Amino acid sequence: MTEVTFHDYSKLGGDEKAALLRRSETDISTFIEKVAPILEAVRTEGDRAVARFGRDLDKADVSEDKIKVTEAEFDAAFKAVSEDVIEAITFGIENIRHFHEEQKPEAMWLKEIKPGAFAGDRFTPIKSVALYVPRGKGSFPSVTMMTSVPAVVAGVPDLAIVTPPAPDGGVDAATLVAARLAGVKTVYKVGGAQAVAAVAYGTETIKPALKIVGPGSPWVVAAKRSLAGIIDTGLPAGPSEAIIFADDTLHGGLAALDLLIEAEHGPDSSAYLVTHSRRVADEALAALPDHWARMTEQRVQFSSMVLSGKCGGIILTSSVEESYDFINAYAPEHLEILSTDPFAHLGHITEAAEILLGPHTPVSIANFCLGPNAVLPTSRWARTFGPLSVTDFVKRSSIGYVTAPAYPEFAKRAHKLAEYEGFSSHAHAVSAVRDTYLPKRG
Ligand SMILES: NC(=O)c1ccc[n+]([C@@H]2O[C@H](COP(=O)([O-])OP(=O)(O)OC[C@H]3O[C@@H](n4cnc5c(N)ncnc54)[C@H](O)[C@@H]3O)[C@@H](O)[C@H]2O)c1
Ligand SMILES: N[C@H](CO)Cc1c[nH]c[nH+]1
Ligand SMILES: [Zn+2]
Repeated sequence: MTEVTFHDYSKLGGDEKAALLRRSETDISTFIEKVAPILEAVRTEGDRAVARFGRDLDKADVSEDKIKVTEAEFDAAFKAVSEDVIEAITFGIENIRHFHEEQKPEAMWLKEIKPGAFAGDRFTPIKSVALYVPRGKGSFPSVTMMTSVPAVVAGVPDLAIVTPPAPDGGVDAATLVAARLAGVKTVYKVGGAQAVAAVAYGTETIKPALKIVGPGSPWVVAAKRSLAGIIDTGLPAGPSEAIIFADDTLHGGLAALDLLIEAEHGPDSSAYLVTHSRRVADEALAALPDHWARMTEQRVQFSSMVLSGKCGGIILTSSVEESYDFINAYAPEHLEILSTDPFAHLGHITEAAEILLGPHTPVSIANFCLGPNAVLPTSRWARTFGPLSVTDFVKRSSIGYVTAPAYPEFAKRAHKLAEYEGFSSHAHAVSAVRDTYLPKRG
């Protein structure tokens, strides 16, 4: 019988309240230490280290000549996956593509800042990006869809997926199906810290990339943090987490059902039901055993560890305002607003990476196929980062264009500021010296 952690929020002291904001990844210093030799081995030994870590850490039958997925493996994946799953992947990709096409910025905009002087932005795809698709405590064709589709919409020319191999040396079949349907042709069988190192440094087989995106376990998070000076590591997406916020308008059993969604990812996940309704909290507690009875043994084990531990459970607040305050301080990756009037609450919550409204929008639907991206910042990073998007796959260049008639007005001011800052060359470049070189007007 699992003892679910229960907090009567208004009775907690400051330190206890602060402790509720912690995630398993808040302190990953031990992982940082442990990944260091893995990163160094990949840097110096390349494919040899990749294959060795595949054997040692993934218990996978990988050799140096089998790191890249072949066309035959892609073809076999389509035969191994059922029609229904392929249909669900196709449905998801279509919605995710529609959503992300809306996000795609105009290739360029220019505005006339002053008469005859123009400024704007131009967006071009990043030349190479690696997509991390986890595998271990689950397989993730959905993460393949969520990372591949925006990258393809953005037009990244050189895309590669890195994902841990299974003991048979192969890649999860649905991941390969999703990759091909989304338009990604290159998949490497490498996961964990060694995958991040492989795309940061490059190996004989694996091309180096400018950026890596995608969620992962603390091994992946630690490797990304360690190599952030060598490769762009994008938004920080670690172990999954959710807050289910409920007012007093729905049954607590529904809140319990959805609380278990992200709690079942692994013992390192975080999941809270936050409510000011004692009735909802009691109904949720009472419903959990029934919900657990319908789950697989491994998922019961993971979710009960989360809900009875330091990063999960039920938080009973004394008012709806206190619930809002806690949620904004926590800045969850996923937030569900369980209410018959979710829009009444929406304006009060500013710190959450994904906000799902009402009883028909459970996290599962958004995880797999609604359209918005389910690769999201964890561990309070929702305070500064948003979900993975098309803009993560492009970079922005500013464009400026001053015409001859507009030039004198700008040169005068630039000259003044250059003198003040003490930059003589900057000043000369906009002085009368320049005029002697400029094409004569008229
Ligand atoms: N934030 C998001 O958007 C999002 C989305 C999906 C999943 N997730 C999270 O991603 C994570 C996926 O984790 P996972 O474990 O299933 O897959 P993973 O691919 O992230 O990690 C597995 C890899 O970790 C490495 N590893 C395992 N034990 C190790 C050890 N002792 N030493 C060194 N390396 C070791 C291995 O290389 C293995 O391939 C979960 O925490 C899940 O909650 C997050
Ligand atoms: N919950 C994950 C994002 O935090 C996404 C996912 C994929 N599969 C299951 N869940
Ligand atoms: Zn999930």
